[in-house]
Order: sequence, then structure tokens, then C-alpha cells
Amino acid sequence: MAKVYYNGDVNENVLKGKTVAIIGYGSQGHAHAQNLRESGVDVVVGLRAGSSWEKAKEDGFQVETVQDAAAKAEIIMILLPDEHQPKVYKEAIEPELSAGKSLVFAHGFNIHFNQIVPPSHVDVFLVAPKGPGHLVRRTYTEGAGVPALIAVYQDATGEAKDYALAYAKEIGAARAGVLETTFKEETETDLFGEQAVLCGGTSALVKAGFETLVDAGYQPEVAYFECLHELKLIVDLMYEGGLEYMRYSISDTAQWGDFQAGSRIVTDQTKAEMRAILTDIQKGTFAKGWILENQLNRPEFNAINEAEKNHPLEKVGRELREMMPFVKAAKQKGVVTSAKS
Ligand SMILES: NC(=O)C1=CN([C@@H]2O[C@H](COP(=O)(O)OP(=O)(O)OC[C@H]3O[C@@H](n4cnc5c(N)ncnc54)[C@H](OP(=O)(O)O)[C@@H]3O)[C@@H](O)[C@H]2O)C=CC1
Ligand SMILES: CC[C@](O)(C(C)=O)C(=O)O
Ligand SMILES: [Mg+2]
Ligand SMILES: [Mg+2]
Repeated sequence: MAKVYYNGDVNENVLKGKTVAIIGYGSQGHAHAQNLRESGVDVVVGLRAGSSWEKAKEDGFQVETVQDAAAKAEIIMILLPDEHQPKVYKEAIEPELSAGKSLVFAHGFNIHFNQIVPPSHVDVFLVAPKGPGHLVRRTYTEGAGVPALIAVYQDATGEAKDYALAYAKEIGAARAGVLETTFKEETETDLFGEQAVLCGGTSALVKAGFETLVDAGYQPEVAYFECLHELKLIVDLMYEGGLEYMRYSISDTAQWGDFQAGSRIVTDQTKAEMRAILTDIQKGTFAKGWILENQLNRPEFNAINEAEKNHPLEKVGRELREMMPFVKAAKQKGVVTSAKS
């Protein structure tokens, strides 16, 4: 079994006296900055002028331009959207990379696909939480954490792995488990997971189930509860105790249906598509397409995003969630109907 690092395995003292620059204050940025600060680490946040700058200031952080933050810190964590990172790196971070500093990522995309090529005199490592930033923050405040992967790409100081482990511990990840990997493995598995299973696969499954029921004349509200709302409750059981615990909790009728129908939904053809998706990732075809889409100002991304927001599943979901104050968090934060910047 792979070595899994927990709090007791980590020497967090390597971060004593160091300043960490968190570049970006979005999903991951706000969580890393707040968790590190509460763990006693000195944090400076690097941003452009705008709404995140105001938010980070309100949250009590020292906020600087990206270049000034990079200049002040020994450890520079880049938590900008992957597609913005190469330009910001070139203009504002690279000039501040004196020998012995550490350049850190939460995802290996730009290093693995050669969009950022750092100088050899700095450490380059990643600390990649295996979960959304808002959960990295929420679980930390609950005394728990989201697991993370670490990987060292360049070890100029001889201490890169110790820094990575300490960083992972201070954001709460070593409460859940930290695994060592490579940039290649993290990048390819993360892209595969989000495309085939966690985001692409699940969204398509939910929509297909909803559409099948509605097209057959069932009420959209019933279809929403059945195919989307209840998914969280079922996945919570898997999270707590695997498929076995989920199957313990559901009825035997549901379990028999699970055994009979699952392989009719995820067929050999589905698995062949999964392998094709993985091949596109491994060969860099996906990365090339995403880089090009951004160079063209995202025509396809924006069109699909708009159409998805207007899907009947989303419309009925918005109405039903109005009546469930306990699931209103995203709406209250004003994020559910706006695209991410
Ligand atoms: N989202 C997640 O949960 C996960 C993300 N990751 C990785 O973490 C990294 C960050 O992703 P994520 O947190 O989703 O990113 P977000 O999209 O949430 O980042 C947005 C932040 O970046 C800032 N920003 C954007 N462009 C610039 C710019 N040109 N100059 C300065 N600041 C800018 C925004 O500021 P402003 O308000 O000014 O626009 C905002 O603070 C990525 O590498 C991603 O792959 C890894 C694991 C999970
Ligand atoms: C599943 C999507 C993710 O990889 C993540 C939250 O881990 C991402 O890039 O946001
Ligand atoms: Mg991920
Ligand atoms: Mg990802």
C-alpha cells in the first residue's frame, strides 16, 4: 500500500519564519490563505485590483500586487485559474524567483504541459487538495480536512518534500491523508476524474436521468429530487462507508436494481470512451484544445455555459432550493447564477 502521511509524520517547523504568498483568492486561494493563517503561518495575498482584492482585505489579509507578494515571500503558491497562470507567472512571478524560493501549484497542468518553465534554482512542488476549495475551508473549520497529493518537480533546496508536507499539514490535509505522487500522475488523474466521473460523467448522468423521467411525463420536481437532490444523500453514504455502506442503507429492492441496471448504464462502450478520454489527456490533446479555446476568448465554453444554466433541471432546482434554507449557501453567496470570472 502507498505511504499515506498524517499529522504525526510531518515536521511543520520548516515553515517557521517563512512567508507564504497565496496568489489568487478564489475557490482554493481563500481556503489556503485562511487555513494557513489559522495554523500560524505568515500569509500575504497577491492579486490584481478587483473584487477578490476587496474580499481578501475584508478578511483581514495583507494584500499586494502579485509581483509585490511574490517578492515578499519565500513560498509562492499559484492559485489562479490554470489558463491565467502562464501570463501572470511570466510578468509578475518569474522576476521575483531568487534562488532557494519555492514555486507551488495545486494542480500540475502548467508544469506538466510546459506552459510554465521555472528556473532551476527554485523548488517546484505541488500540494493538490482532492476536493473543492470551499470544502478545504469548511472541513478545516470543522476540525477535519480534505486529502491532498504532493509532488516534487524540482528540489533546489533539498527540502522541497518537507515544505510540501508541512504546507499540506497546515491547510488541514494531513488530518485526512497526504500521498506522494508525480506532476504527471496528479495532472492526468485529476483531469480524468473531473471529466469522466466527478463533473462530466456525473452531470451527464443526472441530466440524462432527469430528461428520461420528464420526457416520459413525470413531474420535473419529482425528477429533480430523484436524480439530483438525492444523489448527494447517496454519495454521502459512499463517502462515509464505501459502496457497502450505501448498499446497507438502501432497500434490498434498490440494491437488486443497482446490481441489474448499473452495467446497462456504464457499458463496455462507456469504458471505451473513458479510455479514449484518458488517451486525449495523456497525449496532450485535451490540454491543447483548452489552451486554444482560451486564446479565442472561450466561444464554445461560454455558449455551453449559458445553455446549461437554462436547462429545465436548473430552473426547477432553483425554485425547489428556495424552499430549502439548509441548501441555500451557494445562492446566498451570489454564485449560482453567475459564471466564474
Ligand atoms: N477549484 C478547486 O476546488 C480546485 C482547484 N485546483 C487548482 O487550483 C488552482 C486555482 O483554481 P481555483 O481556485 O478554481 O481558481 P479560481 O477560478 O477560483 O481563482 C480565481 C482567483 O484568481 C484571481 N485571478 C484571476 N485572474 C487573475 C489575474 N490575471 N491576476 C490576478 N488574479 C487573478 C481572481 O481574482 P479576481 O477577483 O480579480 O478575478 C480570483 O481571486 C488551479 O490550478 C486549479 O486547477 C485544484 C484542486 C481543486
Ligand atoms: C473535480 C474538479 C477539480 O479537479 C477539483 C475540485 O478537485 C477542479 O479542478 O476544480
Ligand atoms: Mg481535482
Ligand atoms: Mg482539477
